[in-house]
Amino acid sequence: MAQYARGSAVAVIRLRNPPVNALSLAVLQALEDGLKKADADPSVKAVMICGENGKFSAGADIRGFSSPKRHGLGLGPIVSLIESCQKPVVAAIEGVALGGGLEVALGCHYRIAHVKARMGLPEVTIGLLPGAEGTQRLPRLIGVPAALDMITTGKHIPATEALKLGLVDEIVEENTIEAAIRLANKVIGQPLGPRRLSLKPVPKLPNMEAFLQEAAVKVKKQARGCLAPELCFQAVRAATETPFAQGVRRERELFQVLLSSGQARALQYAFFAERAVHRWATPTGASWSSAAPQPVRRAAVIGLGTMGRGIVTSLVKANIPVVALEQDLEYLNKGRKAVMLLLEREAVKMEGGAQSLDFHNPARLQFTVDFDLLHDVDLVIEAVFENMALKKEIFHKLSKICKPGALLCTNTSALNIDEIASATSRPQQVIGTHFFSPAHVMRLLEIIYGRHTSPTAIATAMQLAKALKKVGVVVGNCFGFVGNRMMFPYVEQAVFLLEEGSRPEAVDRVVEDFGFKIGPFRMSDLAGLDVGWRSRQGQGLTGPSLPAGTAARQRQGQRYSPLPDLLCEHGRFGQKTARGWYRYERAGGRTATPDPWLHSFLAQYRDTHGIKTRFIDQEEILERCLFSLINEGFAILAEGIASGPEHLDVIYVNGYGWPKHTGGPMFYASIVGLPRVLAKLQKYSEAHPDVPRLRPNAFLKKLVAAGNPPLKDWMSYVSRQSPKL
Ligand SMILES: CC(C)(COP(=O)(O)OP(=O)(O)OC[C@H]1O[C@@H](n2cnc3c(N)ncnc32)[C@H](O)[C@@H]1OP(=O)(O)O)[C@@H](O)C(=O)NCCC(=O)NCCSC(=O)C[C@@H](O)CCCCCCCCCCCCC(=O)O
Repeated sequence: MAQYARGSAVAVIRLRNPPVNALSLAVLQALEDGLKKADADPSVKAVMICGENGKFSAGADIRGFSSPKRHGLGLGPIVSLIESCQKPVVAAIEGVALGGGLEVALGCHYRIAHVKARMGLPEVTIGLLPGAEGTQRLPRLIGVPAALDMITTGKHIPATEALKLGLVDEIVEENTIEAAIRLANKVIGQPLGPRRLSLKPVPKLPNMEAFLQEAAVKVKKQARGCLAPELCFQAVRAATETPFAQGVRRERELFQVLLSSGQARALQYAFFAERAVHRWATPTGASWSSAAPQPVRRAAVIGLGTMGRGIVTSLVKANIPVVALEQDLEYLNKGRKAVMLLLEREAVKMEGGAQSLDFHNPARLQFTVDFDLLHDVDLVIEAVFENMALKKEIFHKLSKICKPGALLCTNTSALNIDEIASATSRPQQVIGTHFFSPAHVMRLLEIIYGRHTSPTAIATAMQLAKALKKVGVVVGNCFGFVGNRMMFPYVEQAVFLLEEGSRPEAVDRVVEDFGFKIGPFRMSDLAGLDVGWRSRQGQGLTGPSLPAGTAARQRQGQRYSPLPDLLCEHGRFGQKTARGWYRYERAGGRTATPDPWLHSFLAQYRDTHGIKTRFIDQEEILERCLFSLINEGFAILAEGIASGPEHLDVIYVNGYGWPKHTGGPMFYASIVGLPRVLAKLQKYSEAHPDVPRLRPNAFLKKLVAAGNPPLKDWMSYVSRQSPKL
C-alpha cells in the first residue's frame, strides 16, 4: 500500500509493496486516499511521493493484468489527480521508476532523481503500452523523438540521461528524499500551471510528418509481428495530432486492444518465466537454498576463436579480470587483435554511461600462451572447438594446474559433460556453460550439470550468468542439451521439406513470418554448413567411414537426407564460401539471394531418387518444423533434463530467435492446444513412418489424455525421475 505521513508543511506519500513497489489495487487506493487527504489539509503546503526501500516503483502489478478486479480502479485518473492537485507535488525517484511508476512521476509537478536511478516505460516489452497517460505526457515533456524511442523500445535510461532529456529537474548524489522535501518547500506558492504536462503543447518538429512516417517504418520492421511497438507508436502519434484529452482516449482504446491480445499474455508469461528459471532446482533437490555461489574474482578463457573472443569481452564488461590463453603466439596475436577490436567497439557504445571499460590494464586483461598462469584463477571457461579428445586433454591439464576449488567450465553445444569431467580429478567442479554466438551479445547461457557436478558449481555458474547480464538456464546432460536437441528435428524437417518439393526461401519465409529472426536455411548458411558436416562425419553418418552399400536416404532404418552433405561436397559451406542454400554477393557476404543452381540441383536430386515433387503449403511447413521441435521438448521434460516448460521457452526466446510475443515453443503449444499438436504430429507421422521424431512423444499423449492441463501443471504429470546429481 502507500503510507501517508505529514511532517512540517510537506506531506509524504510512500509507495509500499515489496520488493519493487508494484502498483497493486491496494497501493493505488492508498495513493488516491493520501492525495485527497493532503489536498484537504490546510496545514499541508506541498506533497512528496517516494517509494519504500530505495525504489520508486516498477509500475503496475503485472500479475494483476489477468485479474478481473483490475477494472475497478485505473491508474490514469490517479495520475490526473496528482497533476491537478492545488499543492506542488514532487516525485523523489530512487532505484527504478518504470511503467506506471514513471507515469505517476510524470503526473507530479517536479521530479528529482538519485544519480543511480533508472527510468523507463517498458510496457512494450510485456505487450502493452503506457496506459496511464504516459504516451501523452512524455512527448510533451521531452519531445516526440526521445519519447517515441523510450516508449517503442521500453529501454531504461540512467538518471544522467533523464536529466539531459529534461525528464527530471534535478539529480542528486546524496539523500533523494531530503532533497525532494527541500525542493517541495522551495516551490510552495509558485504557479503550478506551467508544471502541468497535460497543459503543455507537444514540441513541434519542422518535419513532423516525415519524421513520423520514417519512424513508423522503423518500428514495424523491428517489431516483426509483435503488436505492441506499433500500437505504442500510434498512441504517440495521437499526441502529436489531437488535444490531450482525445489522446488519452486513444491511448485507452489501444491499451485495451493490447491487454486483450494473446501477445500481452505471452510476453508477460515470458517475463515471469525468466524469473522462474533463475530459481533453479535439480531433480535431487539442489537449489539456491542448498548451495551458495563461490566468488569469481579472476577468470580464464581458453581458446580465442569466435566464441572465446565473445566470452572474454563479456567478462571484461562485467568487470571480472581475465587471463586469455591460446595454444601458440600466432593464434594468440590474432585473438588479441580481435578481442581488442570488440572491446573498443563496446567502449564506444558505453561512452557517456556511468561505467567505462578498463581493458588496457594487464591486471584486468592478460593474454598468454602459458598454462601455468591459470594456477590462481577462480574459474576457467574452455572455449576450444568441439573435439572431445582435445577438450579432455585440456581438462586433464586444468585439474593439475588450477587451484583446488576452481570451477572448470566447458563451452560446448552438445558434448557429454560427464566424459569431459572424467578427464579430471575433480568432476564435481566441472560444468557446461553453453554460450551463444556472439557471446558478448546473446543473453542466453545454458548451464549443464553432469552426474558429479556439485550444487556449488551450479550456483556459481548461475551467479556468473547474472554478473554477465545473461539469463542462465540450468539443464541436464544429454546430446545437444535442450536448445540444440530441440533444434535437430526442426532442421531435419526443413531439409525433408526441400526433398519433397519446397525451396529454402519458401521454408525460411514461413518461419520468419511466424516471427523467427532468421529461418533454418539462412541460419545454416550463417553458421556454416561444414560445422554439421564435420559432426555427421564424426558420427559415421556420412564420409569415408560410411559402410559401402548404405542406402543414400536411410540410416539405421530411419529416413536421412544427404542434401546438406552433398552441398558441402560441392564446396557450398554458406556465407563463408558465398554459396550454400542461397548465394551471396561475395565470400562472407550477408545478402541471401535464391539460387537457380540450387533449384535445378534439387530438381535433379528428386529425379535421381524418384521423389515426386509436390506443392507444400505454409501450414504444413510451419507445423512440421515447429511441432517436431515441440515434440522433442516434451521428451526433454519427461526425461527430467529441464525442470519445467519455462526453461525451454526461455532458452528458445533468448538463444534461438523464437518470437517472444508467442511466449516460446511450449507456451505456444499450450495456446495452440495440446490435442491439436498431437493430432497434427499423428497425421505427419503416419505420412512419414520412417521419421521417429514426428512420432508423438508419450508425455504429450499423457497430457492430452489428462485433459490438456494448463502449462503450469504439466510437470505434475511427469513420472518420478531418477536423480541426475
Ligand atoms: C523492476 C526490475 C527492473 C527489477 O529487476 P531485478 O532484477 O532487481 O529483480 P526481478 O526482476 O527479479 O524482480 C523482483 C521481483 O519483483 C517482481 N516484479 C518486478 N516488477 C513487477 C511488476 N511490475 N509487477 C509485479 N511483479 C513485479 C518480479 O517478478 C520478481 O518477483 P518473482 O517472485 O517473480 O521473483 C524488473 O523486475 C522489471 O523490469 N520489472 C518490470 C517493470 C515493468 O515492466 N513495468 C511496467 C508494468 S505495466 C504498467 O506499469 C502499465 C501502466 O502503464 C498502465 C497501467 C494502467 C492500468 C493500471 C491498473 C492497475 C492494475 C493493478 C491490478 C492489481 C490487482 C490486485 O491488486 O489484485
